[in-house]
Amino acid sequence: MDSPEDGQAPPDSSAPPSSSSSSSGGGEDGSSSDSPPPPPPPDPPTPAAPTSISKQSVPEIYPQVLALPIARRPLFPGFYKAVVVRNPAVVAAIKDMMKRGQPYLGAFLLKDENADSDVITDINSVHPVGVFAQITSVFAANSGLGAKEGEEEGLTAVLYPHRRIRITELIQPGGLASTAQVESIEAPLAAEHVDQVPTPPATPEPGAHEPLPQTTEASAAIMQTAFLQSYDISIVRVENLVTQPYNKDDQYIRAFMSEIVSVFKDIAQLNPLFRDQITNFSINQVASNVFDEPDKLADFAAAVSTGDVQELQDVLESLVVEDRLRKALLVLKKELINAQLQSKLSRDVDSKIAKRQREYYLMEQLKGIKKELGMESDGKDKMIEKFKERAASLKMPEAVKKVFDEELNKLQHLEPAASEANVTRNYLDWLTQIPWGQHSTENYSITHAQKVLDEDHYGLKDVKDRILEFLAVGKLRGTVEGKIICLVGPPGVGKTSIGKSIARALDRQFFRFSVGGLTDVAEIKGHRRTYVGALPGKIIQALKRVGTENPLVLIDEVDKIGRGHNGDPSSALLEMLDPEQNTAFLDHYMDVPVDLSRVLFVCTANMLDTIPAPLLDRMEVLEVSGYVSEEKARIAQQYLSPQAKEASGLKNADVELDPAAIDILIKYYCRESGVRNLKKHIDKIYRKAALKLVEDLGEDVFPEPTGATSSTDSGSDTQKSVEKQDPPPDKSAIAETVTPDAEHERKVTTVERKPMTVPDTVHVRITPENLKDYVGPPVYYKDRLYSKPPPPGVSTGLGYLGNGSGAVMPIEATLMPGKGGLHLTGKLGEVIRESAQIALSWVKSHSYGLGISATADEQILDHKDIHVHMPEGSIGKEGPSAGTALLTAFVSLFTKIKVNPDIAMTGEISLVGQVLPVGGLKEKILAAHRAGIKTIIAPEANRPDIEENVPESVKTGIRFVYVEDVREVLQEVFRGEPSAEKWKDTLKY
Ligand SMILES: Nc1ncnc2c1ncn2[C@@H]1O[C@H](COP(=O)(O)OP(=O)(O)OP(=O)(O)O)[C@@H](O)[C@H]1O
Repeated sequence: MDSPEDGQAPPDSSAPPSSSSSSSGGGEDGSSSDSPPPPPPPDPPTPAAPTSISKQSVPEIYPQVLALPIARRPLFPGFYKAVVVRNPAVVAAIKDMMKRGQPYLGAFLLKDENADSDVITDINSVHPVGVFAQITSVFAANSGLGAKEGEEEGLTAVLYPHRRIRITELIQPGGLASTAQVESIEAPLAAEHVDQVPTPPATPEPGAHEPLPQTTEASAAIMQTAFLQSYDISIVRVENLVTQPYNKDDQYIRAFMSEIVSVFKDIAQLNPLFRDQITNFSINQVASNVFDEPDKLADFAAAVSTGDVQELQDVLESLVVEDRLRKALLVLKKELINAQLQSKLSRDVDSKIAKRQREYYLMEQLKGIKKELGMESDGKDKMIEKFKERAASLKMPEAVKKVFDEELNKLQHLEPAASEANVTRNYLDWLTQIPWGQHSTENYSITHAQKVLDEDHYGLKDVKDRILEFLAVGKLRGTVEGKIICLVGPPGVGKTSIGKSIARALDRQFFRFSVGGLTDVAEIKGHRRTYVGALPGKIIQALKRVGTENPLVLIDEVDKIGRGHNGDPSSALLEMLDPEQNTAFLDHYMDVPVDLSRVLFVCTANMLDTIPAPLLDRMEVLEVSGYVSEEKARIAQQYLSPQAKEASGLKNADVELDPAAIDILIKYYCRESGVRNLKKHIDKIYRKAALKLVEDLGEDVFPEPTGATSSTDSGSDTQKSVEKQDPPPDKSAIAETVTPDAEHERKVTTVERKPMTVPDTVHVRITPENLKDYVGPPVYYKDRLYSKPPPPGVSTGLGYLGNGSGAVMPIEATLMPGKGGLHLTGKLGEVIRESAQIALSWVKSHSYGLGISATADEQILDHKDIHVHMPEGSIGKEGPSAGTALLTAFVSLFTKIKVNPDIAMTGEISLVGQVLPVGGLKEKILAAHRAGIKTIIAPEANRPDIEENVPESVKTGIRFVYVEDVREVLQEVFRGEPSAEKWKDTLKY
């Protein structure tokens, strides 16, 4: 729009009105019966102005005028409006009009909002009701009012509408539709513009027309504008429209007026721009009339609002004041609704911004307060600094470094209170605590290793030798990478502790975790970071804990790893252990590859059967078998007893556990293959001894170590404040105590304790006689289940228990009246029941040969039932290895020949009497050895196993008989029995 933007008064119309006291500033003629005379025309421009109009009165009758179409909104009497005219003919005509002192035209609103023309070619293109306006000033449109370069020379005319008129006839339509624009600008409401409304001169200027009688006046007026016909412009014939007379005091009119004023006020409150306009207007005298004159007020309301064009035109067209007021009120109300909406929107936006700003300021203040109080010195920066420092001390691989930088950058841009910041912080904490590139120097010294292993464990020669071999290879290769050791054996034989010893021998850090019953893959592979409370898996935790990349990680109970619902923990374990894969182990939480190849993995298991095959495949299995009684005694004397003595604070005391008492412990208290139970008993003995000692001597002998805990009281021999520089005594305990001082402040003092020196006068001996006082009555009363030779029907089997240890198992069979049934008790499994069936069937089928029945067809169990029981009924038994023992028990039962309890046997049998190989022989032999068995009958197929794998120490004192058939078993068991001699012939195939 190239018209003046704010309707500023044109430069040549700045003169104030000569008289502003007129009661109807710019009103229409005949507007009201009691209204003052019509408004005066504006002052003529100063003579210096390039275009000017001469001062004159506004003619009442002016029937023929130049018709100027106006775009977008109608003009209202009393309110200035600047228009831009570009049509050259119209421009020339206006200039001529000004020159001739006839600066009047009719302004009519174009019906089409988008139309743009300076001439009317069709009477229907404009609203017939418009205004009769005086051109108060003109100036070149291109001269400083925003006209663009190259545009057609135009003219800006400031119009002051005087009254309402209606077109009665288009007497000269404009030529071709002009391309020129007519831009209309709302007349400014500023006071000065209104001020420019000139007052009519008191007397007509010399040369001015005297009022003429109506017709004469009209024809004279037509004559006056005849010169316009030479221009290619639109000329219309018009008639004046007169507002119908009204009574100012009419209550409707007053009500409308006060309502309009109140709406004005409301809008002014909401819209500051509007308020400024009203204020400017109000200080003007003319304006005060506006609020007095109902017709003027209606026009004012319409002129200042941005209402609908048609509604505004309606206001213009209404000649009944009440009607005009109503329409103006409608327009104004819409303006109010607009303003209210605008204000609400702006308030909403404001409140949002204000809330955010408030939070920001409060946070800043909080930070400031915390800083002042020393509670937090910009924690985020400190933390970021800490992470950077940590990362700098590590040798992160490139890929990890990249992730670290990204996460750190993310943390920098997050609000510390945001939950994501917490996740990122934790992640960075983990990432910078993995010992990237940090490792301890390894010790491959064989002598050192030998020393360490012997220091910690008695015996276990095979295991120790294998470990030394392993170290020798490591020494030559410079690394022990790619090896997984698996220690297999019964409970309490030292698998875990030997793992610890290996770490000590190699000078590696040690970390242990158990996978027994583990079903959650996340324990090994970690949780994904998105979980609440997510953590990395065990191995990452291990690396963090030990702080080196090459620790020894002991994984306990690999044979008891569970099966997960989602994901298989054993395959996750494989991924972790497998040297082929673990160079880039991917933990779900860390999400960066971690090299585990430098970790030495040692696993422990009770048995190999349940270890997942792919895992077992990659392991180097070292069997750690149970101990025989002599070994147990040595371990107790050389290791367990001294350790327990020291642990009970009796290192320097004369307390002795007699070797004979240890033997009793082993024989009657702890018969299992490991030494854990024995260790427990020995620990118990020393603890009891300590209590006895303290009780006997009286507590006064031992000063209370924590009696005076204040740091000021350091006189006591037995305690020293840490402030003292003396090195702490060997293995002294560090105690933390709390002493309330005078001001009731909590004061923490750390004191050291020295082991007590037990007076020489005290001697404690634990002998077989007083052993009961320390460990209670024996668990086993007899050496064997049967102290005297058992009755016929009892044999001795050898079993292998689920925990990896062996046991001597007697089998009892009896006959009772019945119908030939077989009853089995002793918590026996399916396989063992079948073995009993097979054994019985074989005996039945060979009853004649065995001499049990007189004829081959005789029923041996005609009116009898057999009951088989295996004592220690609470322990479940399973497996086929009791076959030979069951068969022996049946033969003994039927032949009534007793079985020597010094003979134990193991072996699966087939229906035709073959003896098949069994497992767990080493542990079974160990159990037999402990039970004092003299002869073991084992399957021939197991011979190589026994001869090669079972240590000599375990086999000493036992005669082994290897058999392939049950007949050989019977020959051995019943050797020397006259009837058995016959079986050589009678039991042939
Ligand atoms: N040969 C030994 N010499 C000295 N002490 C031993 C020996 N064997 C076992 N011990 C001790 O016996 C205790 C139990 O051993 P450990 O816990 O290592 O058994 P384990 O074989 O790992 O048992 P589990 O299969 O139940 O885990 C330990 O205190 C250990 O020091």
